[in-house]
Amino acid sequence: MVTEVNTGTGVIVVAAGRGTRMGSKESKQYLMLQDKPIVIHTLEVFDRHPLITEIILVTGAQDVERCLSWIHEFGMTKKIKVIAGGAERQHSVYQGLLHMNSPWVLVHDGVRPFVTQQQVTSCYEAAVQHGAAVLAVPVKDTVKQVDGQGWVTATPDRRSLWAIQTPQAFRRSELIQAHEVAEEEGFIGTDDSMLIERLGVQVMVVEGGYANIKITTPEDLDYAEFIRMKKELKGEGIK
Ligand SMILES: Nc1ccn([C@@H]2O[C@H](COP(=O)(O)OP(=O)(O)OP(=O)(O)O)[C@@H](O)[C@H]2O)c(=O)n1
Ligand SMILES: C[C@](O)(CO)[C@H](O)COP(=O)(O)O
Repeated sequence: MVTEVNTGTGVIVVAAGRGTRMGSKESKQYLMLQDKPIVIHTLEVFDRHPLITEIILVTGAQDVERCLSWIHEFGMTKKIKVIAGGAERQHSVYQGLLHMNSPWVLVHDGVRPFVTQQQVTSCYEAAVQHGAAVLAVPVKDTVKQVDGQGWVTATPDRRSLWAIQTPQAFRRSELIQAHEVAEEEGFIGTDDSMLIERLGVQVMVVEGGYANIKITTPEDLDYAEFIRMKKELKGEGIK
């Protein structure tokens, strides 16, 4: 339940990566899934979401124009700002923050097109209630810690392990501070929660879904097609 008066919620969709692990000529966020580039499917979730009042898409500088033209072509209803990102994901998020006005901000990977409207709502509501929230799923495998020579050094209790997803939701002012402290200290994190945690802010985990995959390597593309087909069969379209 939302306990704080809200005057707007923005989302930063980061899509300025090179997709090294995908290894495709085209950056993975622009590969076609069904009839649209992956990043357009992702944007549509937020474009249709009633809580989202501000959308900032962060792309490579060379991709701003084609993204604007897709946004027009696919008939997005909200005004979406498209800006250029930075060398690391973290830098791209920070660029987005500099263009954001809303007091609450969600950060989402452009290559997670299967996030649902309900997951976005749950993450946002948990952030407003608890201060910061991330979507995640319980880890299904047994996870081992392994040293540089390949020896197992520990087996953490799986019950405390969650695989972190996006969106992640924060107070904008706090996230800006977290990014600026990280930058000053030369710290690069793989998600925004890590930066917020370093400020001592507690982050609530909200159960996401196993289908909210990040399209990272080629086999994820096959799985993405499969998820899309299953959703279509269930009459859910891509969402
Ligand atoms: N400098 C960067 C790096 C990443 N991202 C975005 O962050 C999201 C998650 O990152 P990841 O899957 O690691 O994407 P890439 O960095 O593109 O992939 P890789 O690490 O394989 O190069 C992606 O939507 C990606 O476009 C970004 O906006 N700016
Ligand atoms: C933010 C993220 O998607 C959460 O799982 C992830 O940390 C991105 O990290 P990657 O190392 O760029 O895949």
